[in-house]
Order: sequence, then C-alpha cells, then structure tokens
Amino acid sequence: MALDTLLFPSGHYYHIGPDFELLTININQLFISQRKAADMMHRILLLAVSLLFCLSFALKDAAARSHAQQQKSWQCPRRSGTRIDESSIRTCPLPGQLGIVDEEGYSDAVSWSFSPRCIGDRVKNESGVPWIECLFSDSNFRNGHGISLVTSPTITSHLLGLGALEDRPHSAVAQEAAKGILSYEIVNVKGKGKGVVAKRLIRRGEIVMIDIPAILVGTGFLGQVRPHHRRRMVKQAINQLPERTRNKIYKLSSATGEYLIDGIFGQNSNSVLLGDGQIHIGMFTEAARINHSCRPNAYFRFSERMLAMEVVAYHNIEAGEEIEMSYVPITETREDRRKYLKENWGFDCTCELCRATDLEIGDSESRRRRMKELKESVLYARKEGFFQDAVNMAEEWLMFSEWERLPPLMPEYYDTLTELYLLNGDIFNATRYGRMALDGWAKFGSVDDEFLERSRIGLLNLSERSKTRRLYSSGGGPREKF
Ligand SMILES: C[S@@+](CC[C@H](N)C(=O)[O-])C[C@H]1O[C@@H](n2cnc3c(N)ncnc32)[C@H](O)[C@@H]1O
Repeated sequence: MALDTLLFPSGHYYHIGPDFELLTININQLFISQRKAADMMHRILLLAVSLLFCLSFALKDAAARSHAQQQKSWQCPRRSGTRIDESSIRTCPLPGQLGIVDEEGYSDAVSWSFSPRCIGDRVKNESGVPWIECLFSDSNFRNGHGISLVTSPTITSHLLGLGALEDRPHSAVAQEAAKGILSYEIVNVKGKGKGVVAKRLIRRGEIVMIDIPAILVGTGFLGQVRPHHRRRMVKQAINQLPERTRNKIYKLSSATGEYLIDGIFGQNSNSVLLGDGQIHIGMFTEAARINHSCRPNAYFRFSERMLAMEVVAYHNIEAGEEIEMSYVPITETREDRRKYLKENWGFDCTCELCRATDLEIGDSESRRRRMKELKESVLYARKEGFFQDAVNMAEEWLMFSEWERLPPLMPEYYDTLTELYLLNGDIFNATRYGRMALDGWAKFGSVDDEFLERSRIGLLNLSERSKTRRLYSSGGGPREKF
C-alpha cells in the first residue's frame, strides 16, 4: 500500500491506496498558463476566425443537442478471438489492464452512446505509443446519470477492465447511507454563493455524500491541445450527457472570463488519478458545491474501481453547520494559503483561520509546521528502513493532528500503522492495528468494499505469519525475518 500520502490527510491531496486517490487542483491555473503561452499571432488569427467559430459552434451545439436527444447506442464491432487493428482499438478499447487486453474481453463488444471521437497524431512517444485522446460517452452510466471520458484509449481500456463503467451496486454501507435521510442540503451561504449544509448530526467517519463524475478529462489531453480544441471537446463531452446532468453542470457557479466552459470547468473540478497515476480532472456536480475552509470538516476519497467520490466527515458535524473541504494543503502557511486561493480560485479567504488574529493563528501555524516536518520524517525513516522511528513519529503526528482538530480517519491511520509495525517486524502490534483497521472499515465502510476486503486479507496473512513464527520458535527453528 502506498504510504507516502496515506498517513496524512491534508484535504488537498489524500491518497489512501492504489485505487483511491484525492488531489484537488484548480485547473484555472492550467488555463492561465496556456493563455500566457499563446503567441500574438495566434491571438490575431483567433480573432479573425472567431466569427466563423461562433457560427459553427452554434450550429454544432444545436446539432449535438438534437443528437443527444435522438442518439442511439453505438456498438463496437464484436470480435471473437481475431486480432484487433490499431485504428479500431483506438475507438473501441477493450477491457484490459492498462491497455493489455484480456483474451476473454475480445468477445465483449462495448457500446457507447455516441460514436467515439478521437484526436491525436501518429507521432509516437519514447515508448512507441502514439498520442491519441478520445471522447467516450455513456448516457446510461449509473442509472442515467451519464459520463463522458476524454482520455486515452489505454486508460479507457483499463477502466473497462476494472469494471468501472458497469452498473455495479455500491457497498452495503454506502447503500445504507444512501437509504437514510439525505444528510445535507445545498443552500445559499453568505459571501460564498451556494454551499452544502448539514441537515442532521453527521458523525465522524460517516459518508456525507457520494458523487459520480459527469466528465473526466485527462491532463494529457488538456496539456496538449490548443485552448479552442479543448473547449470544443469539453463542450461536446457535456452536450453528450443526459439532459438532467447537463443542466446541473450549466447551473454551477462560474468564474468570470471570456469563456463560459472554462469558467465552469475551472471552478468546479477535482483531480483524481486513473490508471498508473495519470491526473484527470473530474466534474462532480454535487460535490462542486462544497466551499473551502482552512480547517475543513470533510475530505473526499475517490474510488477508480467504482468511479465514485465519497465525501467523509473528519469529525462530528452539527445540523446547520456548513460542510467544507480544504482547497489547499493544510500544512501551507496562512499567507501561502490565502495567496493560492486568491490567485487560483479568485476569492479572499475569510474562513475562521484566515480571520484569526496572529496570536490565535500562532499555535495553529506551528502545529501545522510540525505536522509537515513529521510527515517528511516518517517518509524518510520508512525509506531508509528506520521503522521504529517511523512508528514513533507517526504516533506523534497523530497527537498534533488531534490538537489541530484535523485528525485522520481511523481506518486509514490504522492501516498505516499496521504497515509500519509489520515492516518493523512487530507482528503483535501490526495485528492489533490491523484488527482496528478492519473494525473501522466495517463500521464506516466506503463506497468501495475493496478496503474492507484488503484489511481482512491482510489480517489473515498476519495471523498465518504469527502461527509460522510460533511454530519456528517452539521448535527452535530459525527465526523468521521480516
Ligand atoms: C467549487 S465552488 C464551491 C461552490 C460555490 N460556492 C457555488 O456557489 O457553487 C468554488 C467557488 O466557491 C467560492 N468559495 C468557495 N469557498 C469559499 C470561501 N471560503 N469564501 C468565499 N468564497 C468561497 C469561490 O467563488 C470559489 O471559486
């Protein structure tokens, strides 16, 4: 399990294993740098053809909308056992793991709601793979919520291989959570536009919200294409969604700027990792209503396998309290946080910590500095094999995070401690924490059952090791090395 970002929830970047990843970034920054990079000539040219574009966009928009209403499912050709040529695998990626197609998958014809649209060139990168990005839309995804992916066929193949696009039910805990009274409502919040407010007491560790992406766009695509191509593709991705989801997107708050699409997309996206860690920008229409706080009471996890994000409560949230996440790494200083929010999100931070006096903020700043140092030291100690030091510092980190009212969620923290104790050869404590992790996952659960399952398997392995160890030590055999 990847430890580097597992231990320390920051609200900004939170990685809890290979399938779950959280990273919030604001892609306005990407748009800004792209704009700066555009040369004068290009601007003049753009101006000259803008009228033509407007006209063609309007026509294409209308066509896409009517297409969206009349569209019929687009079926990839069924192939059984035959070799697939390069061009059809682009538009018809088959279920596989990072592009390695499973033989059995050959007969599974994938159907998309629209004919996939690909852009790219025949230029191959160092590994001989041509750069191609396609738009794939599935209007039936999750009971008609719909999804549009703008990504490489390799990533799409990987998602199909994981079964991420299938309509699998969420875990029992998540279903239970969904059955209960919705724990939040979206309302106007003074000075912030809309926001999400708790309707009842939400307990620490509880899943507050489950949201699925309406669109996911790879930064491979965003970084390569010219802004007008990007806008066109994103617009088509939105227009190919079912009407209800499309309308939700167009109602989201938008940054002021020349282009509505950039304004919406830039202001309402979270980044998630897909495949072998490739950053994708996802638009989650419900979670996009969550405002920022430097002392958040919630954070999110993303499950690639379930293609779902879950917002989880850091600690108890009272009815009427606003649910907030941090848009910035919490260990940044107040000045840096403010600057980042202003430059990237365009608002002056007025949260509790941003308003506090220097005296009040002093303790908080030093605790956060210490948390940052401890995080780096744990990672270093782990890398260098000083596992006992890593355990001690992880325990100290927990103390500081509790003081700062930003404790980790316990199952994740226990998983981390299990791993560190195991690396240190301390099976007794590894088992103790492994049990606590399993209890935690069973109690709070996740949209994805895999965590619970991993904990269970981990604990079984630990118990096997412990038995072997006892056998060896009672028989006087060699001691097992961990
Ligand atoms: C992802 S949206 C959050 C939902 C948004 N308030 C809405 O009305 O849909 C991000 C935008 O909300 C506003 N926002 C978020 N947190 C804020 C805060 N702490 N103070 C003021 N505005 C905030 C900013 O305009 C920011 O660019």
